[in-house]
Amino acid sequence: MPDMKTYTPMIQQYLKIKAEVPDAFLFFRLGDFYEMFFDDALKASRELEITLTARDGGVEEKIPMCGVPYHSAAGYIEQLIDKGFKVAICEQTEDPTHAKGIVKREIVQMITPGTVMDSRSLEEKENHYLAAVTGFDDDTYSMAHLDLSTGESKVTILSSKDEAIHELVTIQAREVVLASDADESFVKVLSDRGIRSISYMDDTTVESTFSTILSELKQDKLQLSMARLLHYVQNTQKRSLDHLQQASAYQVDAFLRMDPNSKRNLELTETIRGNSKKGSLVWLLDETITAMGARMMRRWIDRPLINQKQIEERHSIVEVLIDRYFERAELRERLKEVYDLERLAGRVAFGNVNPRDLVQLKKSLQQVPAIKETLLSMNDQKITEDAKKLDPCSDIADRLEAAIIEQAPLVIKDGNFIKDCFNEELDQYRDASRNGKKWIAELEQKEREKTGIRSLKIGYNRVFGYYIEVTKSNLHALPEGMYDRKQTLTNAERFITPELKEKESLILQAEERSIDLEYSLFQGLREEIKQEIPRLQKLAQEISRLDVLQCFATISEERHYSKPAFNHERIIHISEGRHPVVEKVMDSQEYVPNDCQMDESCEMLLITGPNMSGKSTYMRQVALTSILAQIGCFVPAANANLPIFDRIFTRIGAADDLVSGQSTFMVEMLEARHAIAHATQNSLVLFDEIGRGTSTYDGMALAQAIIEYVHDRIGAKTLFSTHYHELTSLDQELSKLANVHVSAVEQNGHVVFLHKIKEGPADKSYGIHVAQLADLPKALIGRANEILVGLESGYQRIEPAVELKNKELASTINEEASIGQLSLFGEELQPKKSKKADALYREMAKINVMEMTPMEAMNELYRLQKLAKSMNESK
Ligand SMILES: Nc1ncnc2c1ncn2[C@@H]1O[C@H](COP(=O)(O)OP(=O)(O)OP(=O)(O)O)[C@@H](O)[C@H]1O
Repeated sequence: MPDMKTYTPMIQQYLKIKAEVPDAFLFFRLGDFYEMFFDDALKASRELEITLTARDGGVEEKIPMCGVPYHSAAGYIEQLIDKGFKVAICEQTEDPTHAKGIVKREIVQMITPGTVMDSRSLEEKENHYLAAVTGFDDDTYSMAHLDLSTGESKVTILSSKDEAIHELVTIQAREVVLASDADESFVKVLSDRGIRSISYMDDTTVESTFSTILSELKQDKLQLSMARLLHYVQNTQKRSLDHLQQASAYQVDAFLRMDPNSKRNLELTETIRGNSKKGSLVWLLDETITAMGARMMRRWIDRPLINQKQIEERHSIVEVLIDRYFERAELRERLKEVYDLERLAGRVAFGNVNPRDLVQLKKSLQQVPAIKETLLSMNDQKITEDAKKLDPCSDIADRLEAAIIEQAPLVIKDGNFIKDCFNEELDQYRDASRNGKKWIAELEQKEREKTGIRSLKIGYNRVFGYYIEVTKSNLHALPEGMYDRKQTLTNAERFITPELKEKESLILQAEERSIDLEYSLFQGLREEIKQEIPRLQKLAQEISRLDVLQCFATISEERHYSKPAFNHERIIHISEGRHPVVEKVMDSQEYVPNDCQMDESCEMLLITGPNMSGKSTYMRQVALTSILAQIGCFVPAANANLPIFDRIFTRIGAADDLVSGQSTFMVEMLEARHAIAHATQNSLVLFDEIGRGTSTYDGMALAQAIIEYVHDRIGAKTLFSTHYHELTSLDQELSKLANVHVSAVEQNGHVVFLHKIKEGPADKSYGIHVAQLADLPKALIGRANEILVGLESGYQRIEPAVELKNKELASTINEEASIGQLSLFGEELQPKKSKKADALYREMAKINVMEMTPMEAMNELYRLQKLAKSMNESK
């Protein structure tokens, strides 16, 4: 880097400011543009696809530069933030006309993925959380998070690094603030989990300005992370933290807990394939009307309740709302008129509220009395209690009604949004301006009469102000010297008179003053409302809750859900249960409902059945039913009596797990370990085909060991699906394990899936039937049947401890003397009994056709053929 002094003063200023924000794009204001230089310019031109130029900067080589117009900067900033970058806005902070030398510039705001407030970058139905984490010597962590756009702030203590990461993923933190000496592996894991925007802040002093926000936090550990977060917000936003709610502490185990993988497996917020919202539980439940309701519902799904009273309270309101169809319809209509109160309040405090926002705020508040009335008309004790608590904030609504016109503009600076009669002084200015304009209109008339020129008119432009215009053809009628000539146009002459100029200055002064006054009246109003933000936030919470509950009622009614009951005997009794999303996607008529019966004598269901028969769907439906029940919704079943689960674990193999690589198997084992380490008697565990990621005997041995461990030592309610038919005999030894299977029948040579859960193990020969239906060669099917018979009659070779890989196998074979003709299904193979043949035979015997999909069988055949060919070639 050349010596600083060789740069021009402006570039020196740029470099000095840029040094403050090495990890952000510096938008450096120059006239009507934000410019970027050096590396920022190179990177931004790529990311934003804008032209890269260069300018002289005092050094030999030109400096790379690119820029975006000030007026369209928001769109570019949004693009960068969406990509996880940060942007520092650097403005001129002194009037250039008063500047000596280079104009002063400062960073006025940092925009980061976690602090973005521009409504275009905020997804309506999602919270945007910024989080801060602090690690302690005892390996505990505290985590604070807040949503700047709504003011919600929370903090918790987590007992391990894993938990901290789970929590950050759960809240989908957009940005995480850490101490600068934070563990690098922590950052790496976050990045692997998709949280790439990391910032650093070491200051954790509890400042007096934080006292209200921190007042509820009694533990130092909690305060520390929240203070770190607040310092970061203060540093980047450089403005008030007034709208942040009092931070509340929460405990993760006060809710039903699910780790991020389990949630993903259950497709709560997005599908596994395609990561789309469509097909997820949130998509099914998306009947909230307000954006804040939608956000609250997502939070509820993330944290189902475990407190029976609270759950039942929600159910009883849902029940009343279902019954009261017309009132609910009325409620839904009213809610349509309620805007995003939470974010409107956020904007008031943040200072970026506009007149139209205030009209929306007013309209929203004006709905509250009618909402209240509708609720009261339901004549339900609990709903009446809740309704009475609703504060319509009428004083704020009235004040806004009196102040702001209905068709208010988006911008403040042009005025004309405060109503007449709101402020006397403003009325006077407006009178002056209106009278002045009237006077001018009258003057025009008078002058026309005086001169007899009918086309004479009085016009206005910004440069000359008011003028009298006479067309050239009429000039002869104008007495010489009557007006002062000001401007000559092609067809007309423009004149002024002292009287006109006098009026003009009165009008302009009045207009200017009224715009200034409107601005300050607006500021005043904003300040007034700012004082009321806690009331608005409370109202927003109550309305959001109501919205979610009406959404539950609407879905439950439409989809014929029933109210679940709870028991403390750890009994699962679901009759005619359905998978809520699969049912919605397919025609409901086609969905086959299934029961699930588990009590103290049955802790574990071992589920068998052919591929595609519906094992995973069944397991997921049990978990989703419990989640729906515990968030307060009714459930997709004719009847359900459930325990309240403390945790749900799911290990459900995704489709791509079929490629059984080491790492996938490792993930499977890690997830199993996680479940085993944390599940309690009150948990629900779903294990879908555990063990299929490794060789058959390994897999089966592990599956059995896991079943025994969970059965004997944990006692969690467990659904375990498997293709290892051998495991079905475990019911002889494990008293609390029961076999069920998903039934299928063969009709005219086709397997027909009935999707019906039945007692007992599945008929084991479906695998070969399915392979047959997939038109695998007859010889192969015949051979598979032979092997099957062999296996069934107890003929099993002891497998080598380490699976022989193709390559090793081929090389063993190649080293050997020749094996005449190798035919996979022919006669020669068995009698020759050479080592090579033996190895190949072992490979084939290992194939468990029963547990293969047709595709896997094809792949296996392909592999064996390749092997055989390679042996031929090497002869
Ligand atoms: N109860 C049901 N009623 C109607 N269709 C169902 C039912 N259960 C599952 N299905 C249908 O069957 C398909 C396969 O279900 P699922 O993936 O649960 O099978 P699986 O037995 O777990 O298969 P695999 O063993 O290959 O993983 C589902 O996508 C769904 O379309």
